[in-house]
Formats: sequence, structure tokens, C-alpha cells
Amino acid sequence: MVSRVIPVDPFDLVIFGATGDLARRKILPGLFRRYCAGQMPEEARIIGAARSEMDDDGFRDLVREAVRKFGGGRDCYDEALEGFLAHVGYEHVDAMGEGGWETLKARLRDGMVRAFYFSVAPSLFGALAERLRGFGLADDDSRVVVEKPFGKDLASARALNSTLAEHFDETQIYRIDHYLGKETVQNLMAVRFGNMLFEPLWNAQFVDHIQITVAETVDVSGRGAYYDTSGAMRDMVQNHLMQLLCLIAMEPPARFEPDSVRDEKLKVIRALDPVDYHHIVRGQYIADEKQPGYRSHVEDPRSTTESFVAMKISISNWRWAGTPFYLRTGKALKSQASEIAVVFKDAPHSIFGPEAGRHANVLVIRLQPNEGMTLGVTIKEPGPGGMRLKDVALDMSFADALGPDAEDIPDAYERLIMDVIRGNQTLFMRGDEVEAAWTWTDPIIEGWQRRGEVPKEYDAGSSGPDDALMLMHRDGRKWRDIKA
Ligand SMILES: NC(=O)C1=CN([C@@H]2O[C@H](COP(=O)(O)OP(=O)(O)OC[C@H]3O[C@@H](n4cnc5c(N)ncnc54)[C@H](OP(=O)(O)O)[C@@H]3O)[C@@H](O)[C@H]2O)C=CC1
Ligand SMILES: O=C1O[C@H](COP(=O)(O)O)[C@@H](O)[C@H](O)[C@H]1O
Repeated sequence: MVSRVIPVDPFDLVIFGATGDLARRKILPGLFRRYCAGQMPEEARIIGAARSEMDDDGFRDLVREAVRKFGGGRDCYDEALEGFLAHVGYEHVDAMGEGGWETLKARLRDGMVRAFYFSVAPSLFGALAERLRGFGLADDDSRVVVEKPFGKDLASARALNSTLAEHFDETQIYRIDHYLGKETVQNLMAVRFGNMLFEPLWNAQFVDHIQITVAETVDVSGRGAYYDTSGAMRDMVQNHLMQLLCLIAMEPPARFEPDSVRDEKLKVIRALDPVDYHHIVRGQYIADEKQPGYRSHVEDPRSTTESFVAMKISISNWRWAGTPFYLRTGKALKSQASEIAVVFKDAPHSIFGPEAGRHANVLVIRLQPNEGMTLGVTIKEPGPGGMRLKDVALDMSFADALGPDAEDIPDAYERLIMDVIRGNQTLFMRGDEVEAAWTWTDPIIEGWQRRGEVPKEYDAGSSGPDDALMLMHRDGRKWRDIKA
């Protein structure tokens, strides 16, 4: 098999917050896997930075442990780990102080791609940007990678954008939404724009409605302090679900290039209608016999933060006017399922008569788990009993269809970090996109606060509040089942 790994240029990557949870669980093991895949050049260097005092060897111990715990545990790991660690160093730096910056600068080399990953609390992003410029670590070619959440509303996102813009050009800023780095999410674009089959039908004339589901079994334990200030709307809808919606709804970009793609996504967000509050269901999980409820995972025993949202959305443009999009996401649900279902309209007339039955075609793109696609097709029920119709599935699992090609696919973080080094912003959010998403989200959250809305209860381990079922039921439609 021809290697699909495209080597990147030599780089210095500084990870601020390198001792934290995200760095240990995702960033460092991800970089190690890229090393194993042969994508990391010999001259590449990764420099961890945080306030904790430790030397290079101390940090290498931390990285070793993180990779062993979160790296996937394949055979190559132990052999390659020491080789990888030779690329790794550490500098003790305080984002808010003056110490450590000159020594960190002295480690950086000329003639390399220079990238700075802000894997710290968002309150430190501005201070980091300022010091990177002030101490002369960053130049006009350097890149900064900014983690989510990007603001908590429009005002804070604008403030953050303008702080970053004081020090960096938009072409240097990489705002992470890790959903865009997922292979199956990129596949949405391949399916839509790589096939003649779907695009002519991809509009309100032929599509009855679209369902976007990101259901999680995990609850918020261990993350309650953060989550309770956020809720499902800010944590998932404003970013990940919005990005999925954009990729499904956007016009074909002229090219698979950063601004072509991001311009089209922005147009979708700007065409979203304000959401009628009757078209949104907020939920919060309560204890069942196996799991505690939301309020025992957060500090506030009377918290009204939502751990579930379902909503009906309309897009006011030529392509989608009249076709609703139903979105839902939640924690502590009965199963993990991220998928997009495009439900086509019924054929306009049945030549077989009413007794034959009718079935709408449904295209389901499964993002995780069991990544793949299913197309529901209508055929004749077998046997001599006349012309009765039956719905069957053309089912494809990407793993089966791609065989060995599906192995070693980089995870979202691996892919996105390598894109930063390559200088490719296609899968990163632009500042105006993020602000447009908040412009649409803010009135929804403000409405909940103004009305003092209390979320509907749902049992942990269920498929969400009953009102979410009603949201579709009253339109004569039905959510697809989240399989247990
Ligand atoms: N964890 C996750 O799964 C996800 C996290 N994120 C985002 O990633 C970012 C990091 O999250 P996470 O890793 O969970 O956070 P943690 O609290 O686990 O880690 C924070 C890191 O920042 C460092 N730090 C804190 N203060 C300073 C400072 N003044 N100067 C330099 N370094 C500092 C800490 O090290 P020290 O105390 O030694 O300085 C530590 O390395 C956040 O923006 C979060 O929202 C986004 C998606 C998922
Ligand atoms: O950003 C976030 O994403 C995760 C879900 O990511 P996935 O890759 O596991 O689908 C979510 O659990 C978390 O609350 C949110 O902050």
C-alpha cells in the first residue's frame, strides 16, 4: 500500500498548558501517533509550557505516562516512545507573569514553522498572545491555536477576536472545533460534493427534513464546574452541531480551500432564522437506579443548566426554505450515537396503489460509532403476494469498505495539529463564523434566562425528555431511535 502520510515541514510547537488534561489525553498522545506514522520530521520539536516547575526529563516522564495511558497502546508504542521523547522539552512559563519567556525564546529556532497551542483556560488567551508578541517569540509567520470555548457569548467572542487581532493576523489564528478534524465529518463533504448522485436532490424540493443527533452516554461528572456555566447549548450546539449543520446545508464551495469553505458556512449561519422558543426543548438528567443525576455532578443543587437540547431550525434561503432541520444533543443518554439523517420526501405518486405501502428514502451518515452510511431504499416485498413495498438498507461501514486504508486514520486532534503545521486553515473556524454563531445562539439563551425557564427532566440512560419526541411528533415526524 502506498503511504498516505504527507510529511510536514520541520517545526517548533509550543504547547501552553502542557501539563493539563487536554494535553495529556489528546494533544501529546496524538503527536506521538503522528511520530509513529512517520509524519514528524527529524528536526521537529515539541516544547511543553506551564507554571509547574520541572525540567525536560520531568516533562518527558509526564509525556511517557500520558502516551501509555491515552495513546492507544499499540505495539509500536514502547519501542518508539523513547525516540519520540527525544523531540520533547519543557519550559516553565507563567502566562500572566514575566518569568520564563526569554528562556523559552532561546529554545526556538529560526527557519522552522513556529506554532503556539493555547491549551489553557480561555481567560489566559489574551495574556499569551500579548506576551508572545511582546517578548518577540512570534513573528508574522507564526501560528496560534486556540481551544474552545471561544467566548461564552457574542460580546466575549468579539473581545477575544479583537485581542487576538491586536497581535496576530486572521491567517495566523487557528480556532479549534475538533469535530471538523473527524474523518467522518470531512466525509460529509466528500459524500455531498464528490458524488453526482446526491447533490441534485439536496434541497427543499426533495428533502422533507434533516435530523442531526449527537447523543452521548457520558455525564458531566468530573467536569461539573465548567459544564454548569456552559450547558449543552454553549458546549455543543453553538460549535459542533452548528458546524455539522453548516457542512450539510452549505452551497458547494468553489474549492476545498479555507475561505471558500468558510464563506459558505458563514452564509448558512447568517441565513438561520431566530428560533421560536416553542421549538426548543431543554432537558436535565435525573438519577436512575444506576447513575446519579445532573445536580449531584455540579456544585449548585438547584442548577437549571441544560444537559440536553432538541430544536427545530429553519434556514431562510432558496435551497432550504420549507425544510426543517431538527438538532438534538445530550449527556447521560442511553447510547452514544452521532449521525445525520437526510429524510427525503415521498415519491409524488404511487403507481402501486395505497395497499402497497410507501417508504421515504433516508440517507444516514453515521459519524460515530460504527462510522458509515446507510441508504434506505424501497423494493418489492418478496413472494407472490402482489406488489407490496418494503424498505431495505444499503448499509456501508467505512471500516469494511476501506479495509486496511481505514486503519491508522489520524484522530481529530492529530489531523488538526498537522494542518496547523502545514498552514491549512480549511478545517478551522474563522472569527466572523464564530461571532455569527453566537449572534444566533445568544437570544436563545437570553430567552431562557428572561423566562426563568427550568429544563425538563429526563432519566439518565433514556433518550431524553418526552417533550423532545413531541417536538417532531406534532410535525408528523419522528426522531430516529438512538440504539441502546
Ligand atoms: N480537557 C478537555 O477535554 C478539553 C479542554 N478544552 C479546552 O482546553 C483548554 C485546557 O483545558 P484542560 O487541559 O482541561 O485544563 P486543565 O485545567 O487540565 O489544564 C490547564 C493547564 O494550564 C496551565 N496553566 C494554568 N495557569 C497557567 C498560567 N498562568 N500560565 C501557564 N500555564 C498555566 C496548567 O498548568 P500549571 O498549573 O502547571 O500552570 C495546565 O497545564 C481549555 O481552554 C479548555 O476549555 C477543550 C475541549 C476539551
Ligand atoms: O467539545 C466537547 O466535545 C465532547 C464530545 O466530543 P467527541 O469527540 O467525544 O464526540 C463533549 O463530550 C464535551 O462536552 C464537549 O466539551
